[in-house]
Amino acid sequence: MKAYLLDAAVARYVSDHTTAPDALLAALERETAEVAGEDATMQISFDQGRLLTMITQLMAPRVAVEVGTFTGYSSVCIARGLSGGTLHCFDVSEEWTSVARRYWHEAGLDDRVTLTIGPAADTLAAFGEQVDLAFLDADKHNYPVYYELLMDRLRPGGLILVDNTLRRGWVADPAHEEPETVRMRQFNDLVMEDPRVTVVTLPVADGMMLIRKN
Ligand SMILES: C[S@@+](CC[C@H](N)C(=O)[O-])C[C@H]1O[C@@H](n2cnc3c(N)ncnc32)[C@H](O)[C@@H]1O
Repeated sequence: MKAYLLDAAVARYVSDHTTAPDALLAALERETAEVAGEDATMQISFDQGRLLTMITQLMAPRVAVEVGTFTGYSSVCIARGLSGGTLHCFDVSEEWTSVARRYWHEAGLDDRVTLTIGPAADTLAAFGEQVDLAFLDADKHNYPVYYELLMDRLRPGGLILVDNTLRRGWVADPAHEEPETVRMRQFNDLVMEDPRVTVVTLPVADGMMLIRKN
């Protein structure tokens, strides 16, 4: 389990007390490790997946959006939590999302998921529907752009979930000045200063920010 912010014993305990992935998600995790090598770390962790399903069940969105689909783990978790709505996925990679498409099909989710290929700044800008729930997990330097595009489309009471906001905890350590960490710190501060939202930062996996539009 990806638990950068917990010591090993606590991470094991959390893992042991979170419902394990089913066979389909376990197979997707294995296949991603085989085809993506080091890039497989881009996949969300299974506890985060369980959380995404649960939040989706609680929110019951009509329109959910995912920016950054990769091989499909998070999209399967979100789509499985839907009760009648649609998940709209955005990614630039035909290659990675071809794996996702296969798993959507195997999971019986074809009728609940759409995929648009292209830079998300463009495809999101062209997206005309009001959004109830969004999961943001793509190129981090564009998070401020995606955030504004999503806020324009989010209904009051809607939720944006943002992954990797703690960057292994480095955002909290001023000694970490690498550009990616500085940019994430700036993004986190930008959200915190936005009077339109209420924010919770969870130390799950690599850090996930829950942003509710007031
Ligand atoms: C961290 S991975 C997403 C992991 C995925 N949520 C999961 O659980 O498996 C990031 C994804 O963002 C996509 N991406 C990168 N730049 C993008 C852009 N400009 N527009 C849309 N997607 C982009 C990549 O192709 C990659 O699949």
